[in-house]
Amino acid sequence: MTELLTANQMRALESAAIESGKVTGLELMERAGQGVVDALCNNWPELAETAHRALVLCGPGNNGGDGFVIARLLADRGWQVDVFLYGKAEKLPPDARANHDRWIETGEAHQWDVDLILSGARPDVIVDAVFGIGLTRPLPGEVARVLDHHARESWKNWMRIRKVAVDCPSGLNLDNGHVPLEPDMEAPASEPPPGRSNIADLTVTFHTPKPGHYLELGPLMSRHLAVADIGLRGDAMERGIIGLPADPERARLTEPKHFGAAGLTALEPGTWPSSVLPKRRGGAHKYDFGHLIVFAGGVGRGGAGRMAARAGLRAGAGLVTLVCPKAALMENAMQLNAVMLRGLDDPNLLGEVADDRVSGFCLGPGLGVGTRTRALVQAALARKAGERDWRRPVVVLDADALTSFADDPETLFAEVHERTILTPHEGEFARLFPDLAEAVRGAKSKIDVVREAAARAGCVVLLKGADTVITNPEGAACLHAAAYDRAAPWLATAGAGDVLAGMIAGLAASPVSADLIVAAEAAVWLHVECARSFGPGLIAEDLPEELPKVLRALSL
Ligand SMILES: NC(=O)C1=CN([C@@H]2O[C@H](COP(=O)(O)OP(=O)(O)OC[C@H]3O[C@@H](n4cnc5c(N)ncnc54)[C@H](OP(=O)(O)O)[C@@H]3O)[C@@H](O)[C@H]2O)[C@@H](O)CC1
Ligand SMILES: [K+]
Repeated sequence: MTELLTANQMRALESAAIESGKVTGLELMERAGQGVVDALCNNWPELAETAHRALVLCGPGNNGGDGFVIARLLADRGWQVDVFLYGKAEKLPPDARANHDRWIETGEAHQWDVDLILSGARPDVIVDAVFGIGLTRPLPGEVARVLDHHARESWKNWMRIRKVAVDCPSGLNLDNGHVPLEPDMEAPASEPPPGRSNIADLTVTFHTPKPGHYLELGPLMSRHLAVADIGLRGDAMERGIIGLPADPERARLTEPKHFGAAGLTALEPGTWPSSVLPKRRGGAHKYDFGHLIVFAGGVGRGGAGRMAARAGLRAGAGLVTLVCPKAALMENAMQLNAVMLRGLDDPNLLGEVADDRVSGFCLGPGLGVGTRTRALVQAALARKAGERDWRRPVVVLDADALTSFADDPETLFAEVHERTILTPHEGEFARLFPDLAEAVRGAKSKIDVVREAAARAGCVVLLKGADTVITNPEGAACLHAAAYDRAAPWLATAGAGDVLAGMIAGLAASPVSADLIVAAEAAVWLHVECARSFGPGLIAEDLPEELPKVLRALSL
């Protein structure tokens, strides 16, 4: 697990380190520049071997300061380096100014001029050091024109020019993954608006990744992400972030890797996610792992519920029962074996199919939108802890279970309890939280918005997508990104969300399951891992079948 720091949190960390006297701003800038050059050489060893030509584009703040360090270090390696500054040298902040002055002792820093830059000598590497965490408004047009990936076409062999972004591709907001645009700047859908086409080949950030590297446009624009250690890591960073409830002030990235004092390490078997998955020990009983009830739709609409049920069973629930309208019993009986089956027409009679040992409910996939679904949701939410159990059954609400409350989300929020998980996709989220969905489209961070949603609903909210955000009412937030080396494009397939709901419910229904947010996090990670393990050609039914292989690889 890795903590993600916002721009303010990063600045606070930097200031604290400088104030403590352990390091100066200049030293941090030197390490940052060195980190970029090291990452560049690691990523493209052929560039490390001989001298090449670099175009270093510096901005008016400390990101530009990093650029001057990089220019100097490359020149020291024998490279030819052309430097352009967007802004005035005398207005640079002190550390950036110092590195500018050091650079012009031996080189030149030209004033920004689009035509001059694009008609200059062809670079092998473009260094984008224009804006980093200090971006406060949309990218100026004259910067966008140079950074747009089409700008490279002005040189021969432009496909072989590599662009390295310092901290982020300039224009990307690292708190939220958006690229702010001028209000009148929306371009036709066929051509990306300025700033959004500043696509890097490699992005090197410092100390720890930022939310914007993983949210929204971040992965698309950053392409490959490297994290340079600039010596800010201390013991505090490593405390309490593996498998424990997240810090309400910060978000964490859900991944089985860890940025700690020793740098990036892969977690060993026995640590996350194995550490948060229910253990199967000899002598255990199926009820030790919970009894999950998944509700399915009527005749001809049972597929989504069946997939969720199978996913719940594979994920670890000891027993899973599919409950469907009686008319659909025959259809489901023909398709199910390990999953048990019961018929229920009247939601008020839930007690007839669910005894005290039921530890989880999953409602939504294929259930249909309407009063019956509402009644089923309300009946499941009303269940109390059984006599033998100390906590009430977990309730996972997905798809139609959420949309059934689109006209009246407050009724749903009044009835959910702390053992409820809402798992909307963006459309369903917008139906329950229209104002918050609007805020995500604006400038707010998806993490903050989903935090607000969890506080409003009073339960865990998981907004799914390539960037999935999971929050609880206490403010804990986790971000899981199917991006970079964990991209899983095959997951964009019908029914994948139904399977995810089942996996979450299957893990959370275990009487010994971890904190809900932790169980949800593990389920989302496993879901993507199954897709990656299966690969192209994946359909939703394949996901639960891939789980044993993925779990085996975790040495469970
Ligand atoms: N923190 C750390 O630990 C470390 C940080 N380091 C490095 O510092 C970087 C952060 O530096 P930073 O704070 O100076 O911000 P930066 O991104 O250079 O931009 C600020 C300048 O841009 C301007 N400006 C903004 N938007 C604009 C726009 N659209 N159009 C025009 N102007 C715009 C803004 O002007 P203003 O908004 O004030 O008018 C201000 O002048 C960070 O990303 C990393 O690379 C490393 O050295 C090591 C340790
Ligand atoms: K940059």
